[in-house]
Amino acid sequence: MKLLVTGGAGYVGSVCAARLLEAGHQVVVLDDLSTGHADAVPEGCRLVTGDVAERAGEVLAEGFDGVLHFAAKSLVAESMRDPARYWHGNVLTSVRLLDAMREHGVTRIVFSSTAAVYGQPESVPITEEAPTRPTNPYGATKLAIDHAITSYATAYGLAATSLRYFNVAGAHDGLGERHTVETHLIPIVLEAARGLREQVHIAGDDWPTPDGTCVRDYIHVRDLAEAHVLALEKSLPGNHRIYNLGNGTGFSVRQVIDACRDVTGRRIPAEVAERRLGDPATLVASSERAQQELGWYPQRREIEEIVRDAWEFVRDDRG
Ligand SMILES: NC(=O)c1ccc[n+]([C@@H]2O[C@H](COP(=O)([O-])OP(=O)(O)OC[C@H]3O[C@@H](n4cnc5c(N)ncnc54)[C@H](O)[C@@H]3O)[C@@H](O)[C@H]2O)c1
Ligand SMILES: O=c1ccn([C@@H]2O[C@H](COP(=O)(O)OP(=O)(O)O[C@H]3O[C@H](CO)[C@H](O)[C@H](O)[C@H]3O)[C@@H](O)[C@H]2O)c(=O)[nH]1
Repeated sequence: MKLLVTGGAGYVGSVCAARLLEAGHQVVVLDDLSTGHADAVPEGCRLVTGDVAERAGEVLAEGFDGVLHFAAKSLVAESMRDPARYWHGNVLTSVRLLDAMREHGVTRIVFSSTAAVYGQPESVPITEEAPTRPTNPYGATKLAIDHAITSYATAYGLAATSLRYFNVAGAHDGLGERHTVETHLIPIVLEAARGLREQVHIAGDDWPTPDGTCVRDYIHVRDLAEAHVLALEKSLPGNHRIYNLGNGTGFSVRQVIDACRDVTGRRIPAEVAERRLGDPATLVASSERAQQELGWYPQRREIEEIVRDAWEFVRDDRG
């Protein structure tokens, strides 16, 4: 297939673009490089530098079989301070993309949704039937896009899939996480391991969890890429399918820090700090639907393996 990958210069998009090439697809990346890096675009992909909202129509006019839509603003705290940036950058941009797809007869889409659409869960593991009550504008904009995709799929025959990622981590084949503003736990802990931060701040140790620190479901970015290939191949016209993607196993903040100490052999100072506003205590995915319908099984489930790959990526000072 000839595929457009929006956000393919970013963390998840670049790893997925590489996997799509490997699967024999032809890939064009559209990215404005706002948080991505031109050198992350895998060799063999053509990079078009620009905003999806402005350039998607002109690019799709070339003729494409499908779109994988990763491009987004995705900082929770920033979305609380500046929601307009998220309603414009995520929702309006995505609606423009959907319209451009309609105009140019592109019928397949795989969209990067998020666990943030669920907000505080009533129970874990979280299934796709769980109530969607996002607690921040980032999650709300992703949910709005999911709704837009459902109605476009039903009315205009799109073959659509939303993949709701839990905590993406790890690296693959020289592609990994290198955000200028880093909020994610594993890269932050590895910065401390490299001496780039004095210590890790543990966001609260009085949560209702076994060791008092928050529990999350870390999913290896390469396993995530595999799900995109399957979703693309198995999508059906007129259908919008939604899948949660996680390991199904939770690790606490302390367990992650310990894994980083084991893998790096470094001391990594950590101190308990305030809780982070809006954090749920525990987020763990049920990925049963993805397993049954896509035949997707995460292969890299050990936290040590996920951390080892992330460490290998940042150790060479690429971060
Ligand atoms: N990383 C995670 O843990 C996680 C979890 C859940 C969902 N997601 C979603 O996955 C997707 C990818 O996340 P990531 O961590 O790789 O982020 P990222 O910031 O590394 O990648 C996003 C890419 O999109 C580009 N971009 C942003 N807005 C654009 C626009 N309007 N036009 C063109 N390019 C634009 C950026 O330059 C960047 O290269 C996002 O949609 C995010 O919301 C990520
Ligand atoms: O310096 C830090 C950074 C994080 N944490 C903790 O580590 C856990 C993981 O935090 P991340 O920021 O890595 O990830 P989140 O679980 O907050 O975020 C993820 O889940 C969100 C939904 O809640 C969104 O989907 C978001 O895109 C996705 O990365 C949280 O308990 C957080 O409080 C710390 O203790 N110290």
